[in-house]
Amino acid sequence: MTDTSKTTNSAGTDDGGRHRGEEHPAPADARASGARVSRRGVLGAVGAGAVGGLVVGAGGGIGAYAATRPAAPTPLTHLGSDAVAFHGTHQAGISTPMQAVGHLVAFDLAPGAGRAEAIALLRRWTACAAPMTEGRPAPGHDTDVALDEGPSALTVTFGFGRSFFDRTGLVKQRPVQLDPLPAFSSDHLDPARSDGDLWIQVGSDDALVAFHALRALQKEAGSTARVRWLMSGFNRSPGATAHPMTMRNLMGQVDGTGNPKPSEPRFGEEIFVPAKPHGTLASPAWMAGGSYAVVRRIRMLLDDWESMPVGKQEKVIGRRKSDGAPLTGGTEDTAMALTKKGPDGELVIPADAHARIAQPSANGGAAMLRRSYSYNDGLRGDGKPDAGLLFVAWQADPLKGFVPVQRKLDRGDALSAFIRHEASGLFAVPAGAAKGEYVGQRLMES
Ligand SMILES: C=CC1=C(C)c2cc3[nH]c(cc4nc(cc5[nH]c(cc1n2)c(C)c5CCC(=O)O)C(CCC(=O)O)=C4C)c(C)c3C=C
Ligand SMILES: [Fe+2]
Repeated sequence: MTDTSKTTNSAGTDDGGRHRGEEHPAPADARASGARVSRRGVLGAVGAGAVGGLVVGAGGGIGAYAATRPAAPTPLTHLGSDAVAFHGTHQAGISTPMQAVGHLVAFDLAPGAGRAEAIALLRRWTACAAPMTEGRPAPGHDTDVALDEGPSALTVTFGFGRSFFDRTGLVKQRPVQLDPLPAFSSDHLDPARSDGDLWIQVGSDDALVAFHALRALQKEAGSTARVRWLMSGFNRSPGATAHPMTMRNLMGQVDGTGNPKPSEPRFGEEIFVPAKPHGTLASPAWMAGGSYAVVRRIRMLLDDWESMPVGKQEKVIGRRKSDGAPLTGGTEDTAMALTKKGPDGELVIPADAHARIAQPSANGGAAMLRRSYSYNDGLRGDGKPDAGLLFVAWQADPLKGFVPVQRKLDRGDALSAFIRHEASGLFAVPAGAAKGEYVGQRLMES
């Protein structure tokens, strides 16, 4: 199967639709000539100032900033200029490279709001999100929070929860894939922070851009929908490492190594619903090109984890902490030697190691794209960190992706002793909207 991610919401890029400033740096005069779009329309000049300001100094805040720094570092990125196309075959924010900031927000339709109100809301949300992803203001009364900034890889991804279909009289169009997830023995779920009629994922490499978008979308909900829950997370900023590297989570592990890659032939069919779904449990036609997002708020028991020696931590996962390589040797990309035994006769990668249990070959080929954010919500009443992973897994069918893997992990994953699943959501994320369409139009007008 062809790699659809390349030709979807991208404009011919091979990076999940993202135009990365750092990979194709524009010459200084191109930046200064305003080649990039910004809310002010002068990002080119600002961007050149921001880059040049560190090097040659500039007026105002940039100069003041430069003056406090002993040496002018070479800028590794100009992340403000990264833009991810909103319109396309698939919604942005699925195969898009991880961004530094993420907000996950679920809404419930207000009492009395039905299909007509939902259509109007989806139209407003589409009209609001699309310009912001180009670095332009939200229509209407923009808050100016991101006035000086470029798109900063902003993506806005919309999904429907199971209850949406009841509320809008669309039960016949509801995918069986949205049936409630099975209860797992390790669940400690808070219903108030789970599920929801509608779901939005906002991602950006800049915190102000992400907040600005979140706020604009929330205001567009007006009296039609109310926020049910909101979770905010983060990841490493682009350019923070000398070269692109897999993310680390708050346990310090390299996390994302085993993810399917957009360049792999099966990526498209594993992550996105096929154009012609077949079989009795196939997704409905309106979901073609869409994907299912499983969202789990997973708290990490960091005090317990951090009190363990690194050697023991590594056995819990089955990979080295330093570089993510399997305990059986090699580099991060080396396959795990699952039958290899050590001098003590024990498996080098223990039978209950997380990466062993979760891998597709141990789960009938179950694959998912994990695209999570870390979160830190301060301290709990017991003084322990309220921090962990906003786990987001994308797949063409959660019954063939998340569910079998979580069932298996639930039965004997060494990591389970160090994590708590505290909230859960499952959302049908429709295909991308073409220009002139609103997100979810094929469902709403089916
Ligand atoms: C049901 C799916 C999964 C949940 C829930 C989950 C939670 C979770 N995972 C880590 C850390 C790591 N996971 C790693 C690999 C990995 N995890 C899953 C699935 C779930 N993880 C899969 C499918 C895989 C890939 C397995 C493979 O193909 O090899 C790893 C190893 C590096 C990597 O491949 O990403 C780490 C580390 C945490 C901390 C966590 C909950 C907080
Ligand atoms: Fe995992």
